[in-house]
Amino acid sequence: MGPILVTGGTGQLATSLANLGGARVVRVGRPEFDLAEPDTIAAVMKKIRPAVVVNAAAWTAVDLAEQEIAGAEAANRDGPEALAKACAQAGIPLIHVSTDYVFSGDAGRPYVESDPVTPETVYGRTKAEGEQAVLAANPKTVVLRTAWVYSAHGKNFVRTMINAGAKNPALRVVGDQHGNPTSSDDLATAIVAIIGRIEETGWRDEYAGIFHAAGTGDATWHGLAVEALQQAQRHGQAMPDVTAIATTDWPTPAKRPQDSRLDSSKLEHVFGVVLPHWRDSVEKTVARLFGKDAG
Ligand SMILES: NC(=O)C1=CN([C@@H]2O[C@H](COP(=O)(O)OP(=O)(O)OC[C@H]3O[C@@H](n4cnc5c(N)ncnc54)[C@H](O)[C@@H]3O)[C@@H](O)[C@H]2O)C=CC1
Repeated sequence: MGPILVTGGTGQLATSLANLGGARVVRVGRPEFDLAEPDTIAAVMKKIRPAVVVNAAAWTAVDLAEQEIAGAEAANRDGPEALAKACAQAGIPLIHVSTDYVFSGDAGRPYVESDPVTPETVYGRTKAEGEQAVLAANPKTVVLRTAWVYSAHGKNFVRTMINAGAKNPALRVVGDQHGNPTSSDDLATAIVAIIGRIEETGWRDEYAGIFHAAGTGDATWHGLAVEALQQAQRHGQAMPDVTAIATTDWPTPAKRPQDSRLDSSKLEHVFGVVLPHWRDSVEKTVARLFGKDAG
């Protein structure tokens, strides 16, 4: 089997894939591989000759994207399209990662893949356009929409809360946005299983398209913070007071969806993959942060 090319450098998902994927994973990042520099895409594809590509690179700075529109479009739409074209030329599958923020969050129920996208931010719009671009460019494309990604490495909400809780006796956290916290290790495990299935059966038409791939169970940011901080308390960190506040009390340049829960059952039907419950994965992640392996 040829290499699994993983884009995204030292990002959360790319790091989890490099840790879990074994010797087959070749991880590339900027400047060697830059989605905003199409020549680098072609050069890396030629050099690595992958059997499959996982695009874990993206412009993920949601608020900054509101100003840096061209950068977000290059990383989230145009670069992925060029990468998908290169995969089509090579005849190989592309697994491309997208986001719950393609939805506005006012459906009042978990979103399914057939729901129309309704992005309300530059990040959400560029990711939604990226999904369509990669699907059109390569018939062997699996788009995985995930959500609220955290890990023991990189920049994420769980680490931010634990660091803030170590310094402050009281925290205020948004309690009226709902979503599915997803461990990047769990998503990486799911991606490895999906690749395994594709290689076992050969490509099937039902693999092409969009799949929701988020952690089981839902939470608010406040609920996720409380769970992470309670786990940190088990490792000796003091528990701060955590007050739930309204979105309106925490204004951000980019509007967040109120309820972007994803229904991930299509992933189970087609690939037999279910991500673990977020509480179990937060427990493991926090244990790892405190230098213990929860297994
Ligand atoms: N972090 C989150 O909460 C969520 C992430 N996602 C999606 O999951 C995927 C993985 O996200 P994370 O690992 O959390 O992100 P991350 O921000 O940890 O990593 C993204 C990586 O992409 C790289 N990158 C940015 N622009 C690039 C460019 N022009 N060319 C090449 N590399 C570039 C960054 O340097 C970084 O290493 C992304 O597609 C993201 O949109 C979806 C929902 C939520």
